[in-house]
Amino acid sequence: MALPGTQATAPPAIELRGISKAFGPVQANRDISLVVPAGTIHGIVGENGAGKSTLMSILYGFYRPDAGQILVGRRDAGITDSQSAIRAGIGMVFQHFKLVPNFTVVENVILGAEDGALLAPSVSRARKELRRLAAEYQLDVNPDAVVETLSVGHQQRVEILKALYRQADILILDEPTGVLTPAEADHLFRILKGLRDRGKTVILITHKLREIMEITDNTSVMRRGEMVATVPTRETSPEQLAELMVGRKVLLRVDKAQAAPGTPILELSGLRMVDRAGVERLRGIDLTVRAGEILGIAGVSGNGQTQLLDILGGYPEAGAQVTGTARLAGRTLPLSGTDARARRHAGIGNIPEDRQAEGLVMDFSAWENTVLGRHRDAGTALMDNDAIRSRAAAQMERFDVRPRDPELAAKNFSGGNQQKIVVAREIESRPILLLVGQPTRGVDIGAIEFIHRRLIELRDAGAAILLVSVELDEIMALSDRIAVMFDGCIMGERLPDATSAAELGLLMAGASPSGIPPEQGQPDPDEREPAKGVI
Ligand SMILES: Nc1ncnc2c1ncn2[C@@H]1O[C@H](COP(=O)(O)OP(=O)(O)OP(=O)(O)O)[C@@H](O)[C@H]1O
Repeated sequence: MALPGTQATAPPAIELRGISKAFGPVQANRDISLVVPAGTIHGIVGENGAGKSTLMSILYGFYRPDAGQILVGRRDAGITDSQSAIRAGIGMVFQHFKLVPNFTVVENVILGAEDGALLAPSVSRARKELRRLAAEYQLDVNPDAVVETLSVGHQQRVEILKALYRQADILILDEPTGVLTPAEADHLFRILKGLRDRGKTVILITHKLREIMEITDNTSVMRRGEMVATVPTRETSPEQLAELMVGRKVLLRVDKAQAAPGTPILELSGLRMVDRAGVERLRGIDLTVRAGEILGIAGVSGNGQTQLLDILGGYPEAGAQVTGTARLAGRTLPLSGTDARARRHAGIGNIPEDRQAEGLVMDFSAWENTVLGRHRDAGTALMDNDAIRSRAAAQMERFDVRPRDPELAAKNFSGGNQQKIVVAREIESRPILLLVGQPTRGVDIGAIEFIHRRLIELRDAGAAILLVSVELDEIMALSDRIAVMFDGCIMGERLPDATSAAELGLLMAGASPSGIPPEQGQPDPDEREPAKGVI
């Protein structure tokens, strides 16, 4: 008997024929054809800017294609907007949820659904239906919980419930695990398999090839706006998919020489931070980063890493009390300061965790963003806009930013290319200490390889690098030493060659090296900030 999702005879749930879409000069989708068999999980991979989100937005009626046809269940679906896509049985879970935070789960589910007009009688009906769906698909969420009190993983379940409530047979998920803890991601995968086993069709966009291999039946690869291959997942490998995506072989591990650490560049001692609500977020951090080494901080997001980076970057949370001492290249670094510019002057580069909020001004052009934070620094030479433009063009060339258009606003680049703009600016400022937060979040495999190489080069040129990442693979691959952070404390330090993912995972979960949980205990996962990745 064929396994679920692999029946050659399964009728198509979706068929795209000759879809094309341009944004001005950018051909985001070119003559794309795709068949997704019903009852399968179909992965879509491709480099940043390959056109995945555009294609899915067309399928969901968000954009009208310039050419092409969408068939749902062999019939022209007549998709002209999201309402018609929903009527055709298509549901979409976006990266940024579209829920009303102060409404309850059931209110969110009813909102916009066709029977929403008769709110009073439909609430109890909807509640009942939600309970049924929750039981059938392991989507347990309290229908009467207010959405803003739910963890990110639960909010995502509400989005899935919303689609199922509207009788979606085809569910599109755009990078759904980027915001989840590892446990939440596992749960999501169980939900998706459950959906498939009951005949639903799932389309999953992800940059994580591990997820593709684990959960999909077939995988389609996009490159530069075109569909280059669709393969049964069991007949392919991460290496082959990476090569199809990028058009060349990609190193899935980082090649680096032994570090040659020099003098201490950053020395932190007894760093504590109490936020304005009185919660102690950092509980006495001691660490040293030397010239020519990468210290990786592993940990589930929300355990103080963001606060650590913000304090060192010179923008601690408003109202926070910071104590402890820090030295930068032997000189005292005031910890309570809020002057990011002074930090840059002192030689601290910063690739922030949230590139859109902190790394870029989204409405500014790429060239303006290449001097962000440094525009007042370098006297007249840098104030010459033509010089900045041509420097920016060269930098975009070196860092393979696509499209290579310095005039394009940051918001019109894909996520990975936005990240390359930030990485280029910070690395080329030649910092003595580089703070790096989640450098490859939402970034494709070719760009990950590229960013990792540039970080290693900067290390080899003598910079000290403090790397925070929730991606354990990334921490293991890049770090010369690994410190594990949990609940505002460093739980221990390890050498990458002398530890394992299992040991680090235990430390990340709060087990002390002796295996006994620390005195302060584990924070309630739902009270933490959303964890941002999968290890
Ligand atoms: N609204 C828009 N205006 C102008 N250009 C756009 C717009 N939306 C997308 N693009 C461009 O279209 C191309 C395809 O973008 P798309 O977001 O579909 O890629 P993607 O494969 O989903 O990328 P990522 O993996 O980074 O999310 C990119 O070059 C992008 O810059």
